[in-house]
Amino acid sequence: MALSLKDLSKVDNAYVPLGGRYIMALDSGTTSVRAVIVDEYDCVVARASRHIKTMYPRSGWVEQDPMEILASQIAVMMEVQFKSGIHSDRIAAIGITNQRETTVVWDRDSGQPIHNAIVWQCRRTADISDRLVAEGMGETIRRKTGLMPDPYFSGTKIRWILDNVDGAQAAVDAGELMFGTIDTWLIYNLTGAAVHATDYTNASRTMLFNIHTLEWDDELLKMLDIPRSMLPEVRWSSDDYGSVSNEIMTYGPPITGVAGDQQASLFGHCCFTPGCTKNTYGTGCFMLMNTGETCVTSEHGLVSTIGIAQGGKISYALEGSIFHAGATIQWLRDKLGLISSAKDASDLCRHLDSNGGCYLVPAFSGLGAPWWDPDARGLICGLTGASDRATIVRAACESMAYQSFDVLHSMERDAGVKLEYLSVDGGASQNEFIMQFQADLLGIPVVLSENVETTALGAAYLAGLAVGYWEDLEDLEQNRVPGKRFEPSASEEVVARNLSGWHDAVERARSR
Ligand SMILES: Nc1ncnc2c1ncn2[C@@H]1O[C@H](COP(=O)(O)OP(=O)(O)O)[C@@H](O)[C@H]1O
Ligand SMILES: O=P(O)(O)OC[C@H](O)CO
Repeated sequence: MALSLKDLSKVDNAYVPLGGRYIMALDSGTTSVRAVIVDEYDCVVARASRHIKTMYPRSGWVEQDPMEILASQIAVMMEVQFKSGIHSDRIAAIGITNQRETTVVWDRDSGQPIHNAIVWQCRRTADISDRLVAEGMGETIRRKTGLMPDPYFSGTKIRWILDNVDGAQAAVDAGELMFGTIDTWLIYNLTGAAVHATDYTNASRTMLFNIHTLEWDDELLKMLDIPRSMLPEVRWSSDDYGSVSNEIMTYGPPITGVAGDQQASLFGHCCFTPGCTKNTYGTGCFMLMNTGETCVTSEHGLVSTIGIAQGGKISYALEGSIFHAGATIQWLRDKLGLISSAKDASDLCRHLDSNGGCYLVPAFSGLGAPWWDPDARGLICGLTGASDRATIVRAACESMAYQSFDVLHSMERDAGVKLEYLSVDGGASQNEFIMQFQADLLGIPVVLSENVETTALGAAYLAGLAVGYWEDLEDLEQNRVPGKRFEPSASEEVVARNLSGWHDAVERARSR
């Protein structure tokens, strides 16, 4: 039998590109937007990225400019083609993945946003979600959406824009406004305003979508007085989302994959079966466990969400959302000037053999899972005369692992399973100190993704499956290679002391 190109492509030092066709994935994250080109063996052939500016106009408020997100996304799409020499005629399909919940409202005629994007971390709508709780809507929201009333989700953000932008309510009543999360905003503009759509995973984060009937829910829309006319159509994650306009890419490849970034990462990790769990350490930190066809209701502060919407089948997921993970490292850099780059954080942590009793709770805009406390605020405690900048940097890095511990602890109790290992990815997973500390806290191995672009890869998979670039899930699993593994090695006594110090600090952050 003749050897196939597939066999030859696996020979060391002899990369054999196959078929000459590729998938492009766009990953529009909170910290940066990226474009990557991958081949059918998951090899990232080229990548380009741009930092996105975040604005904090008031305490707890977080905004980004939708035009900057769009322009930067298009810029990296062009750059990655230029870098790789792979142009639009060789792109079989495009997948889009995005920071979720972040809300854009724009004018149907001009296409111009009527306000900055309100970012998922923003707490400005806490009073609207408090009102929903006071009106007794909490249980309905939970039952229909899997979420709890919280400013995190898009619904209250839309309401705020309609209430606070001059003329917005009248314009929406006249059918002149459109809403979208970042995926929808990108799709709309990349297709030359031809397609106003989102996918089930992104819709499930709006607090307006019924995750059981898979439809926008009239009762929830009425609760926030949001008209259907402004909402996008909801499609599967592997589906037809139109083609990129020729103005942006000459041969206009089809957009056939769309998913929220945490669900794309779940898919990129090949977490296709119930119990399979991943944790992504990006701007925030998000742990998702696939619960299959069962939508598990959390008793311990997690949300239920649509995890995978592909192949005509929905898999639900339990999710623990942590609002500040890598963002804390950016704060050390930008606001305190303690480090000049995130990489410094890795170097500094190694210089200390313990945290010296110092803890940092990054409740900059309250705490997410499992506490859901919008009033908590950040603190650093346990400082002594011996504390220095390394102490604070280490406390910031450790905080990602402690928060993940709390989420995993809740998840195991909700799902009634004990994890054997945790698959991880995201920018901050490059910090080996954090990964080792995480394995020590959890008492199970932490396994890095071999491919640092797991989220983008998930979007690429979804797009590729839709056009037959990959045949099926088995095809995807075959390419999967686990990366570095961190084994737990700390003593039980040290772990118990650290956790007790952390939980004491969390209590203080919550008892303002
Ligand atoms: N070595 C590191 N140690 C700690 N945090 C890091 C490190 N490298 C990157 N980060 C953090 O990771 C985040 C970027 O990760 P990324 O997955 O690109 O985020 P996003 O998808 O949210 O844009 C930033 O907040 C950054 O501070
Ligand atoms: O920007 P990330 O990667 O931290 O992800 C943001 C989440 O999607 C918010 O829910």
